[in-house]
Amino acid sequence: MIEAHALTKRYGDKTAVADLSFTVRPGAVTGFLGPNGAGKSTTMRMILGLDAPTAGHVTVNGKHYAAHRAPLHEVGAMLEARSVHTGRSAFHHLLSLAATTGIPRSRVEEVIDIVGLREAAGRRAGGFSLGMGQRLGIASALLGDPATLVLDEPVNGLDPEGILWIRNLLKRLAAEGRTVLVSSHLMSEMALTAEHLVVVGRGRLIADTSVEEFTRKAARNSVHVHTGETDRLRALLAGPDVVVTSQERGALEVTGLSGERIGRIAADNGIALAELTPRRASLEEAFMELTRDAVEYAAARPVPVGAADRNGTGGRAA
Ligand SMILES: Nc1ncnc2c1ncn2[C@@H]1O[C@H](COP(=O)(O)OP(=O)(O)OP(=O)(O)O)[C@@H](O)[C@H]1O
Repeated sequence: MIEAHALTKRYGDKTAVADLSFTVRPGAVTGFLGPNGAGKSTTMRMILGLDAPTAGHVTVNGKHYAAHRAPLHEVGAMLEARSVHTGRSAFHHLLSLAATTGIPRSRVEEVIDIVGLREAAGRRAGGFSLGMGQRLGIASALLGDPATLVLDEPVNGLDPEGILWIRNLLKRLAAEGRTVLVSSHLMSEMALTAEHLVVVGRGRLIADTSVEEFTRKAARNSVHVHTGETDRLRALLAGPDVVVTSQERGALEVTGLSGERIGRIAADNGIALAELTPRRASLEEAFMELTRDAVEYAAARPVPVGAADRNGTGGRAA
């Protein structure tokens, strides 16, 4: 269990994490989500005692990371900057890590099999691809057979097979009763991997909820309607929670009413419909909407790509 209490981190006058409180429970994968610069890595470093909070505190299984007698057995971690610049083989890299903490060679063999690096174990780890490096990072995190795992963007650089593999591995580790905190900026990936979500933006908590709840609340659904009588239908659909917009001639985008209800209203009033299509906002769209104000480096306005704005006219002819 990871418990953050009013965690705050400031670098000079930059607040990276602000008054952040959340609990990560065992037995489920918890996705730690937020746009770039939201404070995810900073929070993870504080969980692992690599950065000291300016205020507040965070515990792992009731104690600060550094207060654990054998931290590697308590918490396994993989942070984003994890390149292994080593001429050693993956096997010897893991063996030397194990040796410093009294972990037996048999456990090294075990983790190599868990992460599927058996064939590459004898190769120089410094020459690994990003995906293999991720597997090696996860192997290191698992060495101490820890009850808690903290992984920063573990799917970065993985191919679809690798992504599926890590998704299943994380679920299995959680099903074994471990606490698993995984950061990502990809909502769609977390929706498939995590059961619980902690969402941050500009260092602040935006949501601490189950994936199911987040999906239900955040995904706004609309219905696309095609008809020759848009004006009449629009008037008939009007209601306090109904929003009707029109982007193209003969088409309406309706939120607040089901397709079935719209079809019934149209039929009752003799309006022929050429199309009635329910549209579900993707989780990615919902997540972006939720964190829109929290994106650190959002473009203020669209900038034409490749169209050099030499005369200050925003790319348009003067
Ligand atoms: N050592 C530091 N000194 C100054 N500012 C920092 C430092 N570390 C992080 N920051 C700032 O704190 C904010 C949060 O950064 P952090 O890396 O924790 O975000 P993140 O959510 O992990 O982002 P990303 O997804 O891009 O890794 C950013 O504005 C970042 O520039």
